[in-house]
Amino acid sequence: MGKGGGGEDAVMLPLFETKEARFRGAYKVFAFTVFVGICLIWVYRLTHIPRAGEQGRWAWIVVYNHPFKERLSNRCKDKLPSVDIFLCTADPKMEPPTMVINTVLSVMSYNYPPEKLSVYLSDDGGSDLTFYALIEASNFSKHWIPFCKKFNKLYKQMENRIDSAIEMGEIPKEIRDQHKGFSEWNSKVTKQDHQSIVKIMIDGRDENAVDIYGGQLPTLVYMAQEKRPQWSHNFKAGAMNALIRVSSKISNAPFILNLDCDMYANDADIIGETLCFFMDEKKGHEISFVQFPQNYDNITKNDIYACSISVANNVELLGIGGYGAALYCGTGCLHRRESLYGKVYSKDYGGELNMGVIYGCPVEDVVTGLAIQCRGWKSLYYNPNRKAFLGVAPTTLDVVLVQQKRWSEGMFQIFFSKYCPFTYGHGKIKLGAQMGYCMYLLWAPISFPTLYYVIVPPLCLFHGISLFPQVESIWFWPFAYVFVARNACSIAEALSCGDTLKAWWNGQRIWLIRRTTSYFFGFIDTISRQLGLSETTFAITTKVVIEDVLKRYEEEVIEFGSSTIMVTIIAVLALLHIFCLIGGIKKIFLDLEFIKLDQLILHVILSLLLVMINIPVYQALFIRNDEGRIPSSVLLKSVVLVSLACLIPIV
Ligand SMILES: O=c1ccn([C@@H]2O[C@H](COP(=O)(O)OP(=O)(O)O[C@H]3O[C@H](CO)[C@@H](O)[C@H](O)[C@H]3O)[C@@H](O)[C@H]2O)c(=O)[nH]1
Ligand SMILES: [Mn+2]
Repeated sequence: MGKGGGGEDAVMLPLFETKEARFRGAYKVFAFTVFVGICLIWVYRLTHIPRAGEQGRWAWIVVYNHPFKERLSNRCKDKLPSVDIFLCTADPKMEPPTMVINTVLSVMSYNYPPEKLSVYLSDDGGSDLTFYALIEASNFSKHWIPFCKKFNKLYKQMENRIDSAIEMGEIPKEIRDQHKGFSEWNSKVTKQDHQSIVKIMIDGRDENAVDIYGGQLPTLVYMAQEKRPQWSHNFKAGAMNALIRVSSKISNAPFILNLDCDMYANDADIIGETLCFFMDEKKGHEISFVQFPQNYDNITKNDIYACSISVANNVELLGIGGYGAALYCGTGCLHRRESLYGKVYSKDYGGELNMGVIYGCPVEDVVTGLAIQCRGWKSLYYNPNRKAFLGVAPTTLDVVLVQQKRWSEGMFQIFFSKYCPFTYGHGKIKLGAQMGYCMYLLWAPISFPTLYYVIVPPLCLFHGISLFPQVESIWFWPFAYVFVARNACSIAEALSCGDTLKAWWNGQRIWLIRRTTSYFFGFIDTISRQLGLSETTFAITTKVVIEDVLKRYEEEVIEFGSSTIMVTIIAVLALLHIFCLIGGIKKIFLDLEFIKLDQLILHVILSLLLVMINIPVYQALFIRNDEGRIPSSVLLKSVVLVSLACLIPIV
């Protein structure tokens, strides 16, 4: 296919192309041999000692999408569709209003006809402070949009005004008097209990909505969905649906860009570029949404908390996208409004049943995307070279683990619900896409094989009991092959996606921690919800960092810092590994006098790797004395627990 050029002959050329990635054959060989290896391990397990397994993979059809934006702008200069942008914020303390309005301002200055752009901010915090920040932003945009960043000083002054109001916790009277919108916040309004509030700050339909040079400004709207203590506001899903309803009355654009409040726009041209996918004459009509990867601008070089998820962004999500079923990830997603409306476009769309974002699941995004695909729509994953949006990644272990728990729990819940991809998606999306979904939906139960592997073999080493075949045995090879091939592939993928080797290693540690803590609790909470013992919640990820903590984050030192049950599990497991390794080696060399070395060698290697990966945990337990270390009370508890575990005899 040709280059993205203009000219009249370009009329018939497609607006985007889809290319298959290389190495598909190699992935097939890899997947097949590893599959055989895993089968052999299972055969060994069934014929020798039962239990445990590992997940395999299959050959992806990784595809890359390339839009030709020049063709689009040549073809429909004046006929570009309008676009609504939805931003969600939920708490002025955890999501500072200055950060929120930075995102607002960044999308208001998109390189797209302003009269076709409307920006809606949903505030689940129902806070007049956020409202105030938005007033400031709307005034500021009149100066800022024409000259973008030239007005640094003006920007700093505005930032100071907002920050000092946030610090005082209230808005100065002179500002309050300037805007009648504040009257909504009477003495009865609280975060959990208030009427719905909609304020049009800049009305693009009004001729006077211009910047200081007379240029048209985009529409800007503040919205807080109604909240009452007796019913759930349905978290972000509720906010999104309220935005869909409100915007349908104001701008009703056929396309909706959805962003979290911390995801600022990093490429001013992205809207036009993405519309190529929807407006392609041949294939555009079937596309419901285009999802961008979640990128962050605060990732350190070796990514201690493995938040950059580069392999997921550059391999896995592209692979699922290859089946026409890219996942909706909640932010950085351009939707076709029509596809969000559900089966039938209902006039009575006050009733939330057949429209919009699905309620009752902490990962409302993934389940909504799946439901849209099962209604016959296709979705694309688009990972442009220039990052389209940049957000804030968590900077403490605590926050990472709580976020991961929400995700693993929400996704496992989908697996159990009527939306399970294998049944709900059967015959509607491809088998590869169903399996691709389950790779994420089954995070929670993967905690059990992982817990087994990190507890039982080390304890057996301690007692001199072998669970793995001897080195001379032919059964040794499938174990060795799967282990080496899986890790080699994982390293190759990480390096090819731009990670450092150390980032890969850090990633393995975080995976281990996530699987043994977040996923484990995610599993337990899903089951207890299934039994009706608990309700769905949405723990918001905090986006503020204390200076001290930030410093450690930048130095790539893990922030443990509290005595939560998750940190206790991390400490117990790390101690168990070192106890068992030392105890096991002592047993092999002294008590058994090398007789069992070849039987226990795999145990020794496994425990050694576990100890190596846990080095930062030992440092946090024994060496560090900053605020981020593991508290000594946790150390004490862990020592007692590990000693007990080692004392229990294993037959
Ligand atoms: O009651 C709520 C809770 C959250 N939010 C907003 O939802 C967004 C995501 O919340 P955050 O705490 O940042 O969670 P993350 O784990 O970072 O979010 C990811 O995962 C969520 C699903 O678990 C998706 O909704 C998000 O889009 C996706 O970025 C933020 O803009 C919040 O302001 C609301 O509007 N109302
Ligand atoms: Mn977030």
